[in-house]
Amino acid sequence: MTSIITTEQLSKRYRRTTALTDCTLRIPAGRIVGLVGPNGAGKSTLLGLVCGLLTPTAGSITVLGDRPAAGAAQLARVGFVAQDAPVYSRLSVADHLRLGARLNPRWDMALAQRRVQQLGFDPAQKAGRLSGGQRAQLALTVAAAKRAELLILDEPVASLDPLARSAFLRDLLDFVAELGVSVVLSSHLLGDLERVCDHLVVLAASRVQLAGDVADLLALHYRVSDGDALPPGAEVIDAHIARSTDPIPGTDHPHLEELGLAYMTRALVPVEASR
Ligand SMILES: Nc1ncnc2c1ncn2[C@@H]1O[C@H](COP(=O)(O)OP(=O)(O)OP(=O)(O)O)[C@@H](O)[C@H]1O
Repeated sequence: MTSIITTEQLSKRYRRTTALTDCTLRIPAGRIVGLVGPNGAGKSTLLGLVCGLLTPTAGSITVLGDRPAAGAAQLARVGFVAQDAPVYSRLSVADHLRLGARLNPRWDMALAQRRVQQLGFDPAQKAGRLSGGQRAQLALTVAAAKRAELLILDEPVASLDPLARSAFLRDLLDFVAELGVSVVLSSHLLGDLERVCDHLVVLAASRVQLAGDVADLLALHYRVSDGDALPPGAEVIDAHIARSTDPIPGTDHPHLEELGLAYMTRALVPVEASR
């Protein structure tokens, strides 16, 4: 299976802070990947390494079969939207599209204009006058029209209200299907991404705690309580969730949000304290 992102023992230190430790991942192509973890877990650091904005302290990383940001061709294949949906506040919506066309060799003006129209934007409107949700949509439009093969979105919905969040994620799903692009999007809250992601990476305390296709991960985990008899080889993740390749009779599978939370809790709180 083709991987879009492969990391091997990837680590990143900033002076005295270890932001990412021994991160080994294989992310298959064609997925919408939810990268989830609490504040300071290392999400932005990992995304910065994927985009080539940061260099590793140790280990290796390959993105779309090459070194991140290896050259102009590689840069054109990856679209990145940093936290807080950066747009140029003094430029109009139309200016953003013109700028996109000048900077990106594979720019799809028809797609950009169609999305601007669907969103009901006035092309002459200055980006600084758009709402937070509209700015996020504009940044997403610019990233999508770049016709990248991989879209990296760092906390794209963090500053949006629930309605804008829902609209943003619905639009994302629409054009991911249309463009056949792979997406990695980060959030503190798995609940934000649960509806859209089909691959999950949980980061906490600078380490990958859990990674895999959502369907596989859910099938491997069970909601348990104190009295449940666990099969040999089952692993207790927290007071309510166990991992087992054999079924655990009388139990059901957790929701994705519960699962992510169990792994984050295990990483951050000693097992005894979580019981
Ligand atoms: N430029 C930097 N210099 C020093 N330390 C940094 C730098 N950037 C990040 N860090 C530290 O690295 C760790 C991981 O930060 P990172 O921003 O990657 O986490 P995050 O999961 O994206 O957090 P958040 O959800 O709060 O944005 C944190 O302890 C942070 O303080």
